Amino acid sequence: MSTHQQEVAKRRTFAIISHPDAGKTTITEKVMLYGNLIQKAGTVKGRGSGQHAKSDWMEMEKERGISVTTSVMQFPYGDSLVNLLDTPGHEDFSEDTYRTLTAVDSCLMVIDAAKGVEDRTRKLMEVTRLRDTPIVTFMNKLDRDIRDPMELMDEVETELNIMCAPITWPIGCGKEFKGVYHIHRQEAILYQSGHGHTIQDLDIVKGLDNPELDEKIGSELAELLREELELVLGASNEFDQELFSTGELTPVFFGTALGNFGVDHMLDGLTAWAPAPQPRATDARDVTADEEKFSGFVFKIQANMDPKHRDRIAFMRICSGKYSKGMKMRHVRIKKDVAISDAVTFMAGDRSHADEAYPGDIIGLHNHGTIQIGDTFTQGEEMKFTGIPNFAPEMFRRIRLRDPLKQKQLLKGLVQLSEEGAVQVFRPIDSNDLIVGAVGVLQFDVVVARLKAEYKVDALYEAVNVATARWVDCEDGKKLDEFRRKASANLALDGGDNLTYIAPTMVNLNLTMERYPDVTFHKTREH
Ligand SMILES: Nc1nc2c(ncn2[C@@H]2O[C@H](COP(=O)(O)OP(=O)(O)OP(=O)(O)O)[C@@H](O)[C@H]2O)c(=O)[nH]1
Repeated sequence: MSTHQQEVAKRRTFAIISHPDAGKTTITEKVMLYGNLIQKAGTVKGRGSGQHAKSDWMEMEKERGISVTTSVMQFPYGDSLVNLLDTPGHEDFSEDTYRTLTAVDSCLMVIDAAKGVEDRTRKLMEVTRLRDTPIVTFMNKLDRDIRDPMELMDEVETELNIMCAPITWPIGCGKEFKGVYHIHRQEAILYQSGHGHTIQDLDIVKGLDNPELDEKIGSELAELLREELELVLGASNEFDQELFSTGELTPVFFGTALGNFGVDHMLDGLTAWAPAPQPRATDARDVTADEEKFSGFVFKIQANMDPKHRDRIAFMRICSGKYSKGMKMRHVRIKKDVAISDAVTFMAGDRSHADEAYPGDIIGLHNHGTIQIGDTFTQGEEMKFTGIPNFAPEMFRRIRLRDPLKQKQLLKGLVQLSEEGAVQVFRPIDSNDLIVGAVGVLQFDVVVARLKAEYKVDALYEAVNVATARWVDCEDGKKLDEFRRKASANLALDGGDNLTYIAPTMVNLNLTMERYPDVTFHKTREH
C-alpha cells in the first residue's frame, strides 16, 4: 500500500445522529477522552468545568439546553484516525444536519434507552437511508431504569427498518447496572459508577459460565444474564460486515455515556467495521479516495466560530488526493485558482493549522464571501459534487433595528449569517426592509442573538406578509427587464445579489408564474 492508501485506510469519518437529549454531547466528550484530547471529559460545552463557553451565542445555546453548532473533531483511536462531526439536535437546525450527513461515511445512532426510538432519530435515519450509510447503535443511559433491551431492539428493527445485531448485552440497569457482556469477546465487563470523567481500569470476567461472574454480580443476575443471552442469541441477528456496509444491519452496544461506560466498545466496533472514506458522486463521474488529484466539497459555512478570529469558515470534506499547505485549488463554480495556505483542522474543537489532510478529513477554509455551501474544489477538473441538499425557507420575518444608525452593520451581519445556509436574507428592491427566511422558527431567535453577540446590532423580528420565495431567471433579457419593472413590488435580492420573487401568498405566486411563462422560478438557490 502506498502512503496515501494507508492514510485513507485508517480514516473513519462519522457523525452522531440522535434525538435531542439522548446524550450526543456527552458521548462526544467521552469519545474525545479516549482520543486523549482532553484529560478530563466535560469541556465540550464548557459545562460544569469552569471553562468559559466559546461565545455569547453559545451562552444562548446553553440556556436553551440544545446544541446549535456542528463541531468537527479529529483524534487517533487505536490504529485509526477518527473524524467526528457533531450535528445539532434540534429540529430547526436540520438543514445543517442533513448537509453534514453528506460529508460522512458512517453514523453513530444514539438512543436514550429509557425512551427508545424518538422522532428526530426517525427523520435522520431516513436521510442516512438515501445514501445507505452504515449505522452503529449505542443504547445510552443504562445507569437509569431503561426499557426491556429486547423490546428496544425490536423497536429499532420495526420502526427504523434495520436489522439489529447486539454486540454487547446489558447486565441490569439503573441502580442495578453491573456492566455488559461482550458477545464477541465472550467476557463480562463490569461497571463501576463514579468514574465518568476518567478512563477506568476494567474489571473483566472471561466466559459466561465463569463462577467469578456469580461472585461479582450475584448469582441471581448472573443466571438471568445467561438465560437472556441464550434467548437473544437465538432470536437476533449476528453481525454481518456486508449487511452493515450497506446500511441494512446495525451493531448494537449498550452503556452509559455519563458514566463513561461502553463508549470504548462502540468505538472499537466502529473503527473495526465502519468504512474508510467512500467514493463520492459528481456530475461528471464518481471520485474515489485513492485518486491522486485533490478534490473536496463544502458542506457547511459558519461565521464567527471563534470571537478572537472574526472570520467565516467553510468546512470542506476532502474526497480525493491530499491537501498540503499552500497548494493551489480550482474553485470550480467561480472558475478561479486559489492558493490555500491557512486551512484549519479541528483537533478537539481547537483550531490549528493543517499542513496536510487526506480524504475523509474536514478542513476549514477562510471564507471572504466567495465560497458557498455545495462548492467544489479540485486540481483543475471541471466537475461538481452532487447530493448536497438545499432547503427552501418556509418562514419569513422582517428584521428591524432598535438603533437605526446600525443599518450597514445589520446588513453585513445578515449577509454573513445567510452564507451559513440556515437562513436566507432578502432585500426588497422597492424598500429598505430586510426580510429573513428560515426553515424553522428558532432560527429567528438565533439570528437576533447572534446579531447582538457578534455584530453588536440590537435588532428584533416581526411578522411579514411573505409566504414563499423563488429564485428567478430568464434567458430573454428583455423579458426579464419587463418582469423586473412590473413585478418590482415583490422582487428582492438575496445575500448573494440573486434576484428573487417574494410572494405574499401561493395564489399570488401561481398567478405570477402563469403571467410570466418565460421566467423560471426556482425553489432553491442552486448550490
Ligand atoms: N443518567 C444519564 N444521563 C445522561 C447520560 N448521558 C447523557 N445524560 C444526560 O442527558 C442530558 C442530555 O445529554 P446531552 O449529551 O447534552 O444530549 P444531546 O443529545 O447532546 O442534546 P442536544 O444538545 O439537545 O442535542 C444531560 O443532562 C446529560 O447529563 C447517561 O448515560 N446517563
